[in-house]
Amino acid sequence: MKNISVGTEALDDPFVNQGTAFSQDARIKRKLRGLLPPRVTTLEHQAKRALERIHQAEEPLQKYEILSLIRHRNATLFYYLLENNIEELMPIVYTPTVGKACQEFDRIYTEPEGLYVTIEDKGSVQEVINNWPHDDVDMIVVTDGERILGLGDLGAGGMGIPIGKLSLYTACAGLNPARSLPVLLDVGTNNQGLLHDPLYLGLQQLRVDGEEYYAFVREFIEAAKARWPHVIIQFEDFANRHAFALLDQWKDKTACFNDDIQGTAAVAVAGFYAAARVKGSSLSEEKFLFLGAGEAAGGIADLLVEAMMKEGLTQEQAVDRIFLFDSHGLVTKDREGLTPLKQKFAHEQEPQSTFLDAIGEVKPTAIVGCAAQAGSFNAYVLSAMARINERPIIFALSNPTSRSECTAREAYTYTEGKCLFASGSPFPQVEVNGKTFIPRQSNNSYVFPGIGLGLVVSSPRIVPQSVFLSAAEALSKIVSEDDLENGSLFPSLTKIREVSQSIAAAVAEQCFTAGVAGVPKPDDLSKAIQEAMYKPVYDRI
Ligand SMILES: O=C([O-])CC(=O)C(=O)O
Ligand SMILES: [Mg+2]
Repeated sequence: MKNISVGTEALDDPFVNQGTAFSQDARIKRKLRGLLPPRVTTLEHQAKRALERIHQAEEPLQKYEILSLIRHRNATLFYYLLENNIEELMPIVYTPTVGKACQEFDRIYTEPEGLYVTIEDKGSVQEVINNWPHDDVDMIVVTDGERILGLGDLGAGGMGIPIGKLSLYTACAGLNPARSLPVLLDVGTNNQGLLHDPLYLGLQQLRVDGEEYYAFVREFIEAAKARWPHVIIQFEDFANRHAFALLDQWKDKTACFNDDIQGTAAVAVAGFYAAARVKGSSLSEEKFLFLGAGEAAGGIADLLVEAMMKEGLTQEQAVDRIFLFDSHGLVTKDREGLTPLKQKFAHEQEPQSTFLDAIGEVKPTAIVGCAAQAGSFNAYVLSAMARINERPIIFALSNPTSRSECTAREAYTYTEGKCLFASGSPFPQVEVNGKTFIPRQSNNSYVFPGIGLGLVVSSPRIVPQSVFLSAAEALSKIVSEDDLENGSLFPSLTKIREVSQSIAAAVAEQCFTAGVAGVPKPDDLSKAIQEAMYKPVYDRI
């Protein structure tokens, strides 16, 4: 028999621990007699008790803390809970509550999770990587905490985001949690509050930038790959300038993607496909005005161009259907010093300094909020959209809920129930003029888990851009006529494992077709994907 952990070692390992569900036999073999309450329970029983405690907690952040503790003690129970109660628990483990958890990180921190690599480790990052106790890692989610959701620079508190994302990789797509690694790169923080907070747990210095920053990230990526050559690296919540630059530097060198740019794009484009289905139109007939010109807007705009070209437009025609509005107003050709992204989507247009005037000038069929400015889709904006469109498309994508451009209720109310709406964070259903609408999230959580699974199964050298359009198509196909009838542009989260499998198949297929896969193609890809999925059940010894 292989060596098994015993006593507190077994209880302290979240991938071994079964708590009160350890059988009598296991309690004997693992020398646990006397260390647990007498009754032998089951996973279902433990989940019931845990849910009761979660329901008793009044604040979402308390629920988050209970769930974190469970993840830390008993991974099987945590993933069982999350998988079987995804609609209820996703807003706790993920946006919006995870945003609060990152803001309160220094107050609520108790248990070590993930890996902290700091600028002080420069020159010896490999040693830090080698300290990670698990031999194999398939997927890393890494942030430097500079742009956490729409909340800005939260420094080391940003660790909550890779932890939350990886929890969803497992719950939604079955990535093996023992082979997932959340990483926080601490290069300092420019958040004055944190710099002066005596309780702050990160490096209390200004952020390192420029050459030194990029060299540090390079050292990290090279060290991670030296230990785990096939690891997939997902960049998350970096500031704009770094997000685009890092993706550019690495996308042709290693298997990586940026979820805020590419995942957000895939999910939003899936939502636009669904909206076009309702209207009986195609993407090429829509005209998109973005509020914001950062990672989300840039990623979505680029993917829209690809999608429209697939429908038959030229690149120029596609670009002509997309407009950006940034902090200086409508992005027009005559503006100076535009970034490459803004240059691409700048048009010959009268400059407009308010978003409302930009709507008058551009006459969009869709507005897409990605600037983290709560309330920017106000009653005037929404009713203007309803005046010029029979079915205006309104996507309020900023996170968490406190940064959303409008609420679902506002969107349906001020467009008199006409809009096709989606949001980045969840909103409850809304009744307007006697009709009930079930808004769903245009959140990258619909796609990144499936993309991750497809990549793990095909183990590619690099991630081809084509996987993101495939993911969008796969997701939009799962939206049913009933969903659309209820105003939902996305499927129910209860279908997320099916969604993830289908996205994973599309993504892996692209990697095999593009010739970048690192393993032979399985005869039955769907079966291989299903078999690769982690399931939260207890091992019996
Ligand atoms: O985490 C989320 O909910 C979506 C996301 O990536 C972001 O807003 O940065
Ligand atoms: Mg993000």
